[in-house]
Amino acid sequence: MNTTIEKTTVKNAVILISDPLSEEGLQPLREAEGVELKIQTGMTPEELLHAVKDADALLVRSQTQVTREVIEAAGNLKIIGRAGVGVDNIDLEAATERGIIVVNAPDGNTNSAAEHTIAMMTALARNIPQAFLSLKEGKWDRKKFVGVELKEKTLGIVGLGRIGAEVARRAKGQRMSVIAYDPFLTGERAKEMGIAVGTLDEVVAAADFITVHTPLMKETRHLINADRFSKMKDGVRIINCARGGIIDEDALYDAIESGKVAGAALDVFETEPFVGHRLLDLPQVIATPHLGASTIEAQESVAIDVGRDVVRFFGGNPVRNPVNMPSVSREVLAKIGPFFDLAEDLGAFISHLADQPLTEVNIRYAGDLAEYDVRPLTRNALKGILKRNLGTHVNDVNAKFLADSIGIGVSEHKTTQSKGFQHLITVEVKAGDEAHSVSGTLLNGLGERIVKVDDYVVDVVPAGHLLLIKHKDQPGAIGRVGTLLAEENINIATMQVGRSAAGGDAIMMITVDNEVKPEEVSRLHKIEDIHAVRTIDL
Ligand SMILES: NC(=O)c1ccc[n+]([C@@H]2O[C@H](COP(=O)([O-])OP(=O)(O)OC[C@H]3O[C@@H](n4cnc5c(N)ncnc54)[C@H](O)[C@@H]3O)[C@@H](O)[C@H]2O)c1
Ligand SMILES: O=C(O)CC[C@@H](O)C(=O)O
Repeated sequence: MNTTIEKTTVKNAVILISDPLSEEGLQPLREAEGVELKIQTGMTPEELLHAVKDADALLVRSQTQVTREVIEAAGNLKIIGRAGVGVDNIDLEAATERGIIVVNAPDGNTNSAAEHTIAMMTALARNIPQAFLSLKEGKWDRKKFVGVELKEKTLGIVGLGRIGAEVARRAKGQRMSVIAYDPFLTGERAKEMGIAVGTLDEVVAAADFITVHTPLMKETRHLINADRFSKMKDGVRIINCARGGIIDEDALYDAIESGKVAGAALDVFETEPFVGHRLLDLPQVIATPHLGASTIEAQESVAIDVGRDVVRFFGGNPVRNPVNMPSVSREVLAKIGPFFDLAEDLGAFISHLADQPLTEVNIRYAGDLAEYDVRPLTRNALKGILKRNLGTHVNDVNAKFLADSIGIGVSEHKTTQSKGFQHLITVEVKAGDEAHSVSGTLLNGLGERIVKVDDYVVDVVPAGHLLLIKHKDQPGAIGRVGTLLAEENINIATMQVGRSAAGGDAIMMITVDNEVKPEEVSRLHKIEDIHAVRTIDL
């Protein structure tokens, strides 16, 4: 496996690894400069609370429970890496609130989990573990372990994502017919895969074998419960290599005891480690201790994937597999990446224009940008807007959460009509009875320019110390402002005047060499015909 990536400079990041990760997978982290790896596996919750205190990154598999308490104890934590798919062991809400990005490795273990599912289904159909145990006990019992074939049986798949789809492919190779339920599956995709689809009740009623492959969330907890078991065929067999909790274990126990369910193959459990549970006493149950992703290949792959994302993150580069912020493809990132700073600068700029608390933010994307998923740009614009009032802890992970929590409605609009610009971003805000807008573009795809502020057409670089002065559009105002700035020893670097489309008023956008103090702003206010003065420091 190729583990080569560009060397990245990470500034003294402490990376705590609290579950066993593949040594090869840690290579990207070992190769990165400025990283201190702390490998402390098998910690008690109390030990973890202590160990995480100075960690900048925390890397886990499924064992470590990254609770709100852990997140709150980790004052420096910036990124949590999950070497695997399921993030149900991480309090995503707490991480998002604190602006901690969570990344996972969504496809590194797909194949292993699918192979394990097929292995478990086959072992279940043919009683392989039970027969082996009996043989080890010195018995040669062939009658007791007569099984069933997979061929021509119906496999019901609940959750046709990465692993579900791989399982479907393999099951078809076993000449099973496959029926799936997934609320997010399009009919087109199912058709492409040659899979029948149905409602959950239809799928459980049609299947001889049922395998679940959804994430564990509140919507999927006990998705397979007593009511669902009652709708299944007699003698159905159940496989769970996804997450404990998707199947109600008590209901499964009763369904096996009653003879409704002929057997179950379980890799995952409501509480892990799963030892001494009554389900394990049932001869119809076979089980493995959460081994779905436990192959050399999968472990190498997931550790490399999260390791690389952590290196990318500390190198200031976009991560590939974010869980708690929008994830866009590399191709889209290449298109929208150059606009990240512009979006944030437009947000920061407009945050200076409103006096009252913001109630609404609308971000409009025009021209080429309208073709792409621009959610990361919206986050950046929000970050720019919120930073001024909420401080530096605002980042693109928590910007949307913070906006929601203080009651700011956020919307995103796209149009390919861009009024002569190849691409244009407009940030509009509403604050009480005030409404403001600012539009910006990248000239030749390079330099940032603000091209419109409210109703005024301008051409300003959004950087440094800016003075925005609204005044009556008549001779004298510009001269008076220039004179006052000279008296205050404030050097003007650039000056732009824009007229309101409606006429009557104009705007001066002045870039100055140093910050303009409040007393200087009040002097500017007093000048005749000046309506408004804003200082904007970007
Ligand atoms: N046993 C293991 O070691 C192991 C290894 C890898 C993954 N997993 C688990 O397997 C599961 C699937 O992983 P994946 O990589 O295929 O994820 P995925 O995100 O690719 O697929 C999950 C699918 O579930 C569907 N889904 C969501 N809610 C649903 C619902 N209410 N009903 C039906 N379908 C629903 C989604 O639309 C999606 O298609 C996860 O729970 C993951 O944690 C376990
Ligand atoms: O860490 C593991 O081995 C399990 C991972 C697996 O459950 C997952 O969700 O990716």
